Amino acid sequence: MIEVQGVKKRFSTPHGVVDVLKGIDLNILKGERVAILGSSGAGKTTLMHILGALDRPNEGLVRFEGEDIFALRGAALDEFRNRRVGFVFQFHQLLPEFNALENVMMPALVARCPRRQASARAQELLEDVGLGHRLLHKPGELSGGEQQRVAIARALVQMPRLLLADEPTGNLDSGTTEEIYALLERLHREHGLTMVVVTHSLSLAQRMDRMIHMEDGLLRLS
Ligand SMILES: Nc1ncnc2c1ncn2[C@@H]1O[C@H](COP(=O)(O)OP(=O)(O)OP(=O)(O)O)[C@@H](O)[C@H]1O
Repeated sequence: MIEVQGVKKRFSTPHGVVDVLKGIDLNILKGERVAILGSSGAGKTTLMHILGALDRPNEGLVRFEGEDIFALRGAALDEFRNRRVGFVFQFHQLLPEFNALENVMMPALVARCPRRQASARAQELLEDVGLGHRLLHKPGELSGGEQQRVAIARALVQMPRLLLADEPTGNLDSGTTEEIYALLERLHREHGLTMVVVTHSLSLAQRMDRMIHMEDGLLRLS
């Protein structure tokens, strides 16, 4: 489903050039769940951004279902990000002034989905993640685990085929972390989603189909 070949990424800073990804090769199969482990600064978030076309590599190729995603431009690239990939981040990046339902609807509204249809789909997803009783709550009125479930519902509203989760439980306690992983596992089973999850937890990573270790901008496959 995803082929990454020779991906390199460097950032120029006032203190010099930083080589963050030094030649990444990776194939991810449709429906596979891949965990990425690695120490802080190894380049995990940078790789996730490139997989979701939020950032471009300096060299190399990323194909999604055979299509070179960095050959896409303008509206086609926006559509790729909006429809084909769902993102969940550690700090859920919900919009604080909007309620749970509105936050989940947002990607659909951006894609010009009719409001009633977006709302129905958002409500269904919120019910599915166990938040049917919190539709009108704003993020500040929800617990950390509830906010993360809203973020997961939002990531799925456009029915993407790939879910990218960057430390989705990094700031949650162990009971809530367990709930979120159980939810991700169920969504994988029910929707056949392909998932790439960055985690610091070996025990969580072991629940995925495959673990990849990242070290200093390179992958160590295991
Ligand atoms: N926009 C940027 N400009 C300059 N350097 C950057 C930029 N983004 C990331 N870096 C550097 O790239 C390296 C890798 O960052 P990245 O966030 O990908 O690591 P990570 O493995 O996700 O780390 P963590 O587990 O701490 O989140 C870091 O040393 C970071 O300082």
